[in-house]
Amino acid sequence: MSEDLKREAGKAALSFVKPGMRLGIGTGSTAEAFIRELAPKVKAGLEIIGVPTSERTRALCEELSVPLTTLEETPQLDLTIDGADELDGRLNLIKGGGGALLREKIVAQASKSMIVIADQSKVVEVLGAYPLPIEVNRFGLTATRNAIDALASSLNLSGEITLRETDAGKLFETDGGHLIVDASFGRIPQPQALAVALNTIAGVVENGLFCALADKAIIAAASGVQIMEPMK
Ligand SMILES: O=C[C@H](O)[C@H](O)[C@H](O)COP(=O)(O)O
Repeated sequence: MSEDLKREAGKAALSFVKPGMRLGIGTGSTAEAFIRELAPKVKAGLEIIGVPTSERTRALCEELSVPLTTLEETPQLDLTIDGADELDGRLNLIKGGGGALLREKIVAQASKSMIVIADQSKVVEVLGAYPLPIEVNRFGLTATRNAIDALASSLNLSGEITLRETDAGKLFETDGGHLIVDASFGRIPQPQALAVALNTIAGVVENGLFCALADKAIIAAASGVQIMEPMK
């Protein structure tokens, strides 16, 4: 997505931010564009308090003087604004391309409402072209990968399951100190069923499928910005 489209989506999200709101603040380049739009409004007097969904987001908010709290201090939020790697017409999402899925899901579940910001290229008919991030415990990694594999087969899903590494070739570690495996299933026709089943595997900390969490999506395209609501 071009920087311009990210900025457009971020700017459009601002109209949903009301004075006094407790905001969940997402992670990733689109969420960062939103934070950069939010910061000047805060400087100009908009009173909000944010809970960041990652250390990366925390650092940017601190740099731009966006006031923050923790989910411990503020366990109920009004609105979360976050990006996504893919979304379908029901606003099921794949998230976690940046590794923040666990905190993102905790924050989204603690919010009365969630708005996704993305560009048109992320809207798909069926999720799964984007590899599904699954956060796993280090302990028993091979057993967990085998269990994910077996589960996938039982649901007629197949594809490579790779352990995420950094560009420097080190294991990617999440803010929670866990690892991520990326599952390239290609198509995930029943995201809710897969999300529930994955979380029955003890070594799975959380998966990147966000089902029935987003209320709206702000989709930026060259032709303009559109608001999507979940298809019934
Ligand atoms: O872990 C990262 C998040 O789920 C991001 O919101 C997602 O990867 C989208 O990121 P971006 O806006 O950079 O495409």
